[in-house]
Amino acid sequence: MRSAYADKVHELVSRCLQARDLAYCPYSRFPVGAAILTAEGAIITGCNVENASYGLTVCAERTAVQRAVAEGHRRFLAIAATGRGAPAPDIRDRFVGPCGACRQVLMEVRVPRFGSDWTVYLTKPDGTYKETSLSELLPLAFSPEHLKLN
Ligand SMILES: O=c1ccn([C@H]2C[C@H](O)[C@@H](CO)O2)c(=O)[nH]1
Repeated sequence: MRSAYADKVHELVSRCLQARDLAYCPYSRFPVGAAILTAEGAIITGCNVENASYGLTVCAERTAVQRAVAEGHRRFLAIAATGRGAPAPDIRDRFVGPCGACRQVLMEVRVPRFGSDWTVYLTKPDGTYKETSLSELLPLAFSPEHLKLN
């Protein structure tokens, strides 16, 4: 746990659990909540928002990222995310991780020279969490740096 905001982790985790209760998921009935901690100490939340045209569904993590950027935030430290919990104990210890698309979107708004990596708190419905990082979840990632010209 990073000491710089250790006192904020509990709040971050509980805010992602609260955000999950706002999910609009009539098709999957799989609510997901996310909460982002900015460098300034703000917490921005998101939930999954589904659509009758299924592919238009937006995940909780991406909802939170879009919202944070739209509200003027640019420096991010950590994200906590929670789902309903995986049904079987052998599925990732019941921790639900961000989908691949969300991992790529998190990569986009990673801040080089400022933390440089996201801390990710995979959160169970009971509030217990496991700390990981975006670099662990998305190794050898494609990133904006690859588009830079020499
Ligand atoms: O990382 C993820 C994975 C899935 N979902 C949502 C999308 C859909 O509404 C539901 C089932 O896939 O869960 C998220 O919000 N985040």
